[in-house]
Amino acid sequence: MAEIPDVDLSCLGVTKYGNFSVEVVDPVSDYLELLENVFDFSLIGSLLSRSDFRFIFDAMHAVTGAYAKPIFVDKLGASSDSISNGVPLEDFGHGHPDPNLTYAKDLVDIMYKENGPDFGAASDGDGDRNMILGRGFFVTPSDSVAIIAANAEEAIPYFQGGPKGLARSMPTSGALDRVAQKLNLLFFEVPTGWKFFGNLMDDGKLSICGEESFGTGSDHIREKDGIWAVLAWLSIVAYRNKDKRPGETLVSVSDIVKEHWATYGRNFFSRYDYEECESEGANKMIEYLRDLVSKSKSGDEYGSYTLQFADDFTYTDPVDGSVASKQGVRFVFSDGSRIIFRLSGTGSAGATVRIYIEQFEPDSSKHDTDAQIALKTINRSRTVCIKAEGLHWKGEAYSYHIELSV
Ligand SMILES: O=P(O)(O)OC[C@H]1O[C@H](O)[C@H](O)[C@@H](O)[C@@H]1O
Repeated sequence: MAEIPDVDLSCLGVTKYGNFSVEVVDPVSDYLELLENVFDFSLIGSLLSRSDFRFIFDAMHAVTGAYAKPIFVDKLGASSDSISNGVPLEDFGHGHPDPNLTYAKDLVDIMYKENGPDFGAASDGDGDRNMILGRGFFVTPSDSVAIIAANAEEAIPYFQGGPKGLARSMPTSGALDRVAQKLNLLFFEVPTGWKFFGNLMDDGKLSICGEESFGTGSDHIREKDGIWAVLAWLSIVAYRNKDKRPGETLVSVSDIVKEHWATYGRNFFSRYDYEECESEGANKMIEYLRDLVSKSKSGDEYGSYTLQFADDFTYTDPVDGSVASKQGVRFVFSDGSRIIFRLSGTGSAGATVRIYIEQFEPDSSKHDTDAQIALKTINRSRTVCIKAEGLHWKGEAYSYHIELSV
C-alpha cells in the first residue's frame, strides 16, 4: 500500500508520488464524445431548445447528476431548471435512487400534473437504469426497448443500416419480439442478468436489448446505460417533430407509444414482487410449479386460456454453447399471454419471488384499458391460485395475498 497524501480530485491530470502516479480523469468528456458518435446531437438539440417542449431529468442525487448538466443543458440546450436533484450526494438526499413509479414519485407527480412537462426521465444510483415518462404517461421498460428498436434506424445515426439484432430477458414482455419479427432481425430471449447480452454483442449478433427491470442498452458500450436510453427517446421524439413549426401540436410520448401499439399490438404487463419470503416456502413453491410443468401438456385448459407450453426456462448461449437452466417457470398460452414465476437473484433478505403476468392484445380499441384491468382474467387463471401454498412472508402466509389479487 502506498503512503500518499490525499489526492485533489478537482484537478485533472497526473500527479506523481515517487514511482507511483495517480491520474484524475473527466469521465464526462469521454462519454460525451462517444455519445456524439451515436446520436444526432443537433436533432436532439432542436427539440430541447423549443419553447413548446418541456423536459425534466431527475438524477435522484446519484451519479448521473454529474453528467446531466454538461450533456442536456450545456451541450443540448435544455434549460438549466430541467435537471432536478442534479447534485450527487453520498446519501442520495435521503432518497432511494431507483427510477420507478414508487421511488421516483416526485418526478411522477410532476409529470402527471395537468400542465406537466412533455418528457420526463430518471436514472438510478449508478446510472445504468432509466425510466421514461410522457405527460401523464408511463412507458413500461418492456415497451420502451421495443419502441427504441422500432425507431432506431431512422432516428439514431449509430443504427444506420438497421440494428444487428435485438434481445430481451425472458420475463420482459414480448413487445420486442414483434419488432424483431416485423423488421426481420435476429432475436434472442436470454435469462435475467446482463451478462447474457454481452456475449451476443461481442459476437456481432446484438445491437439493442432491454429488461423489464428498467435496464436498456446497446453495443455502444455493451452495458445498460440510463443516459443513452433518455437520448434514444429524445431522438425519437425529436425525429417525429422535426418538421413541426412553432404553434403546431407536437407528437407526444404517448402518441408514439399508442401508434406503436396500433402497429404491433399491446403487451399488457405487470410484475408482482413478494419480498423477504422464507426461503424454504419459496423453494417449495418453485418445486411445486416444476412438478406442475412436468404434468402439463399443450392444449391444457387454464380458465379461458389454452396452454401452448410450460417449462423451466433453459438458455443455451449461441456463442459459447454454455447452458443456463432453471431460469424461471413459464406458462405460455396460445394467444401469446404468459405467467412466469422466478426467484430474484438480487434480494437481500430471504427469498424474493417475482410473478410476471402478460397478456397480448391485438385489438387497438382495447389498448387504452388500464393494465390491471386488462390483466384481470389471466390473473384469475388456475395457475396463480395454486401456487403460493407454503410461501410465507415474515410468518404470514402469502397465499392470502395472492388470492386477494385473483
Ligand atoms: O429480478 P432480479 O433477479 O432481482 O434481477 C434484476 C436485475 O438485477 C441486476 O440489475 C441485473 O444486472 C439485471 O440484469 C437484472 O434484471
